[in-house]
Amino acid sequence: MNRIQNVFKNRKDDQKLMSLFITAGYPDLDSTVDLILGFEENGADIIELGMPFSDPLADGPTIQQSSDVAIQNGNTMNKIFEMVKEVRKHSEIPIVLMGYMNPVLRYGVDKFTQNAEEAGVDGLIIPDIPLEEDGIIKEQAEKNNLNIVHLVAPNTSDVRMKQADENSQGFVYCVSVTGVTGARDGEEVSKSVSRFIERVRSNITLNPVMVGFGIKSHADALDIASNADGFIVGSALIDTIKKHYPNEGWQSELFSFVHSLKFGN
Ligand SMILES: O=P(O)(O)OC[C@@H](O)[C@@H](O)c1c[nH]c2ccccc12
Repeated sequence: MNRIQNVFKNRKDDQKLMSLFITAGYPDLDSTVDLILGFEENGADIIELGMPFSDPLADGPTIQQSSDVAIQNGNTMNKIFEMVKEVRKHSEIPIVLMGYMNPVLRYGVDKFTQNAEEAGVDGLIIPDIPLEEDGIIKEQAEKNNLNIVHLVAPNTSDVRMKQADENSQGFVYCVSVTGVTGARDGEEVSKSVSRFIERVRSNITLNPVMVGFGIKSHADALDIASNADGFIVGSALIDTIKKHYPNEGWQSELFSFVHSLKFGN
């Protein structure tokens, strides 16, 4: 059992797990490790660490821009592995690398999966691998104890939801709305999402279910994830960093936002 499975096993029924997305190397290379540790201290249960890429087709403007900044900062795959190693000196929080297949292919699938496991990565989310093609990395991921998390969205058919469940380990990522990442009006998301999650629950029975896209407050999280095992937040964190960085105290502003996302205050 790896760290992701462990965290779901230890979840209490009334508790929603919180997974936080941050782009590695944003807003600067030196902050990423501190941000991950501070997120954990303030209630994060899982970290999604974004591998910046020049052509992030599923991402909205906020995360795209953070990706551009991280690339300008000189971030590389090897630096990301170093960051994870550094986190592992202090923490056992599950870390899922999130990114696109192209940089992984360029790095080499064997080398990537080996180095990821060696650094202390627990899973992978690669939104541009279709279910049918996850063979491109599945075997190597398994060999290196990396969970593969597939995504489902409101336009995913029942049959494909079942396939995504069978092909995933750790959890299944439910994209609450069709479209790109980004903070949206909470009410807009929640209207359509409860029926979607009902359908998810009847098709996805092997894995826990995490829901993301458009969550920017504790109230949004409770509402959108009411029938899920937990929720995922990305853009709202990046927006908070953008607002305060590099002013003095930008990290504590961010951490108190993280605390409020989880606990409501
Ligand atoms: O940003 P949001 O709306 O809070 O949603 C999380 C999302 O950004 C994060 O999980 C993510 C970043 N890049 C992605 C690409 C595809 C799916 C999901 C993601």
